[in-house]
Amino acid sequence: MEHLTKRYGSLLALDDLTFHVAPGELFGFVGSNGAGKSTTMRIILGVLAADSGRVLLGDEPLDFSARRRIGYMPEERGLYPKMKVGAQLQFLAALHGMTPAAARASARAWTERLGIDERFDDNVADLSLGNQQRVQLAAALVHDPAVLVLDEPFSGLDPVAVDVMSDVLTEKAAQGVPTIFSSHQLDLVQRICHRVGIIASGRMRALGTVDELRSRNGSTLTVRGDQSPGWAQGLPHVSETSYEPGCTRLRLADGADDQLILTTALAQGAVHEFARTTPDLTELFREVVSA
Ligand SMILES: Nc1ncnc2c1ncn2[C@@H]1O[C@H](COP(=O)(O)OP(=O)(O)OP(=O)(O)O)[C@@H](O)[C@H]1O
Repeated sequence: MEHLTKRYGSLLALDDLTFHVAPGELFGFVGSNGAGKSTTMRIILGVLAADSGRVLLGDEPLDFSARRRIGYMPEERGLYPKMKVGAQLQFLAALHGMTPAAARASARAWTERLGIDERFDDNVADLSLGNQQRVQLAAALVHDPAVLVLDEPFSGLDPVAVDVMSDVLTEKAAQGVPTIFSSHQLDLVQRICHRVGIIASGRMRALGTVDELRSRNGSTLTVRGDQSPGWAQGLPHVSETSYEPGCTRLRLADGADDQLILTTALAQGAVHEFARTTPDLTELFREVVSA
């Protein structure tokens, strides 16, 4: 995706958005409600046109036939409620050019993999919402896509279904399929994604591996002990973020010397706990979005 811009009337929904997802990569796309994630995904699919910018697959602009090779899970789930699960999947596979036999085999294989094979002959509308979502994932996968684009695939799933979905996405990415999904479940994104993009008001505010993003704002050091207020003042690359009797929290930038901090703390009183943590994706998200 390069320099995507999209306006809805006077609203600038995407503002010069650029990012790449490599083969083999699981990319987590996160942002507040209305940030522009679904708009971006619809543009990738070609169901919505960008005002400017382009979507490339490898070095080639995505044309109609390349777009047929994308597996897509739309935010507004798009299944036929009165059609049977298996028939629906076979129909979608056939639409993508599979022979009837290959379509049937693929529909069977994916319903088994996703734990819904017993519902093969049931109407989609008779399944629970979580199981409908599994069918929706099967619909995105049934034609053996070269790229996966999934809009909030984890929303509304129970923990077992979350695990199944995570495993499938991890597996597809490992097979070389560039996989992008949006989610508000940041702990999950942090756990399974190789790279993450944080979008706010249509702009990409942070982009990188989870470790890169987590380390870019330094780390936090919690010191529990008998120090007086301001004890860490003047230590290089250290800023005090909070003090209360018995507990100080410090923000450490690159180059901060933890041993110097410890000896300084000990010179003031006992130290009962000395713990360094890097911000998790949720904290980082809050900082990036509120900046
Ligand atoms: N068809 C439309 N017409 C007008 N405005 C739209 C349309 N679709 C989206 N928008 C607006 O564009 C902005 C981006 O919406 P989008 O659905 O891409 O956000 P999102 O990041 O997917 O949000 P969410 O997490 O809530 O799904 C929002 O302000 C939304 O109201």
